Amino acid sequence: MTSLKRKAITEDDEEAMDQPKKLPAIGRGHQSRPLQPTRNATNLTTSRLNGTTSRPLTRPQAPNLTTSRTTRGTSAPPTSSSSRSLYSSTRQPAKAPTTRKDLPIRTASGPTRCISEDDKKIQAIANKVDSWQSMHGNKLAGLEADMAAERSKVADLEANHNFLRKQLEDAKTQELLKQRELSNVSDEIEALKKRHARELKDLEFDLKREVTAAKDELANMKSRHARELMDLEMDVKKREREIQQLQEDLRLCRGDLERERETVSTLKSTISHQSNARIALGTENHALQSQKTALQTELDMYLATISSLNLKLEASQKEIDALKHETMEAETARRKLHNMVQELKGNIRVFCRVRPVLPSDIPSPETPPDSSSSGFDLAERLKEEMRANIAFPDRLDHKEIVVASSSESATGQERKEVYNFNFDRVFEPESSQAEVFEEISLLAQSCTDGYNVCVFAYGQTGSGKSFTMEGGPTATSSGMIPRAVEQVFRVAEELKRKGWEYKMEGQFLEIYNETINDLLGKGEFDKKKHEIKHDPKTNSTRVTDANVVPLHSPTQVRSLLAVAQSRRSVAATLMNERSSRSHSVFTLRISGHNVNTGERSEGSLNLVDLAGSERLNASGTAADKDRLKETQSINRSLSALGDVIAALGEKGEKGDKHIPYRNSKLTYLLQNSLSGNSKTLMILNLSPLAAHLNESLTSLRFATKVNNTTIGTAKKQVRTS
Ligand SMILES: Nc1ncnc2c1ncn2[C@@H]1O[C@H](COP(=O)(O)OP(=O)(O)OP(=O)(O)O)[C@@H](O)[C@H]1O
Repeated sequence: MTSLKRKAITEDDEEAMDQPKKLPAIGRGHQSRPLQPTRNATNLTTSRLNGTTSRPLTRPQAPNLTTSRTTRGTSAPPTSSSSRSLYSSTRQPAKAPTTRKDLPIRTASGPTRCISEDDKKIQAIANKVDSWQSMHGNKLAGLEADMAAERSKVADLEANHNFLRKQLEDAKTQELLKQRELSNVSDEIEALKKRHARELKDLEFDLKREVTAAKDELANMKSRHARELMDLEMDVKKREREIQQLQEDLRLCRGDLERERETVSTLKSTISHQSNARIALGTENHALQSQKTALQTELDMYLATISSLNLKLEASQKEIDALKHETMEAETARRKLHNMVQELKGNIRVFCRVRPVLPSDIPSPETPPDSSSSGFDLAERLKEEMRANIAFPDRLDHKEIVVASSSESATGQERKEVYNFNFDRVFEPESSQAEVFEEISLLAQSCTDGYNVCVFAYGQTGSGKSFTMEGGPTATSSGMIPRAVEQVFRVAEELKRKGWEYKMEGQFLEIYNETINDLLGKGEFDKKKHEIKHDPKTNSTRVTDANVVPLHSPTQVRSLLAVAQSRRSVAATLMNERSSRSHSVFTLRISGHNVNTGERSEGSLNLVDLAGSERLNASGTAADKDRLKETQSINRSLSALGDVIAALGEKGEKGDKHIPYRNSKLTYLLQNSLSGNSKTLMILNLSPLAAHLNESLTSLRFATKVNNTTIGTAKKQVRTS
């Protein structure tokens, strides 16, 4: 039986190894099984006792029990419970009195001997039972020992089962890993499949494209061949036509040949005539030959004259070259003398320019003109009426201007006052831009010699400052700035022959309400905060964040001026006629280097269009807060300019005077161009109108003050490297 069980376990184990998932069932089976062997053992025992395998234990058969005693050695001991049941089942026939009824000896009417025999039999049976019981007690002990052995086996099996479970878990983990690997591999296979599908698609696409290209090429070749065929056909047709043409030509040539033959015969007759004529010509030729000899003699005479003239020309050319050289030297000397004269004159000069009365100055008449006078006469009459009493008595040197004013005295009498002013040059209303520039051209060009030059236009609003400085769009009306720039470029070009090379840069700034705006900035309206920086070593001035544009041609300067002008007009629309309320400063910096002598020069030309100089009450703007601020700022900066000029004049006398450049942005910006080392020109612009006479007088007085100031001697910024 043990071997059977073992075999069952071994089979189960093997099954468990093959099918790990079924193992828990084995465990459960184990717990329930311990009872089975007992029953089996009992059954086996019983079956062995009975000699059959199907008979149940509940049917006791006493005779078989005796037999079983002889075969007991091979039976497994029953468990205590089963042995009890077996015991009770085997004892049943002995105990049950009902069974005794069935016996024949139990007849109620039987003799007493019979009873004692029965008792004996019963006693014998009881003895048998006792002996059977003692025999089964041994069996029970054997069975218990078997049970203990079975339990230890069960424990072994459990340990085995645990070990197997662990193995199962490991196997599961392995399986999971394998599954994961499997899924990775299947992913890879999937990706590979996809890639292959893509590659296949690409290949198909390429193939299709190549097929299409090949088809296209085939179609192209076909069409090309068709074209070539057509061309060939046309060529053949053309050749045929040409052959026809040639045949026609041949036919015509034959006709021509016929005609030529006729001509030849005609010519032959002509030749005979010509030979006669040739003889006559030979005679004529002879006469001409003698004529030619005479002409040759004449030609030789002329050639001799020409060579002597050439010699004279060469001598003249040399003379011209020498004269040119002399002229150049004279020009250099003249420039030097000019600068010396300028230096001797002092470096502040004042010009005065009166603008003409403009049609826009004349108010439209309230009453229509009477028919007797023409429109032109009326305009002229009105102009005369409006014109202030300004005279220019110095017809020779043009240095004087006389202004007469008439006012009513307290007594009602007319009081006439005449004011005389003298300046370096006075320009009448008819003076052209060219005339004004002629006077300042040398000053402007001296910046190429390394001077700092500053030209101001001063005057009330509408007096012609912008017209003088910037001018109009035409060549005749262009102002001082474009003319000065052109002049500087021209001079720089001329000085190239002397080994000078110049680099020029331009900057255009506006000062409005003591704020600097870059008119060449990038945006439409400059919002940057600019600062003025001076370099005392080089006497140069720099404005932070202001655009300094390299200048290459006067045309470029003109377009820059246009840009600046448009930016000023943007500002003007934003700020209510701001252009006349701000100072504009155009600066041309020029640095030169003489490649022959190694000399270097640094000069600058500042052309300043000042803000309108009218006084606060005269402009009638006191009520407007912004305009009041503007006017105060303008007045402050203009009086700061006057103070600086006055201080420079005093410095000339005392030597150590403080110059208040920092009192305004304008004077601080122009510090290096106003100091004693530079050349300054103020152009005083005047309105010709009687209505502006008082403003004009104020301007004339200011300009006289400036004119009377003598400031040091201008100095060149030249160094030798
Ligand atoms: N010499 C002149 N010949 C002809 N027209 C002139 C002359 N001077 C000025 N004008 C004209 O007079 C008008 C006013 O001149 P301009 O604008 O130059 O004055 P301004 O003093 O610069 O004024 P603002 O301070 O407002 O800029 C302009 O129409 C200008 O063309």
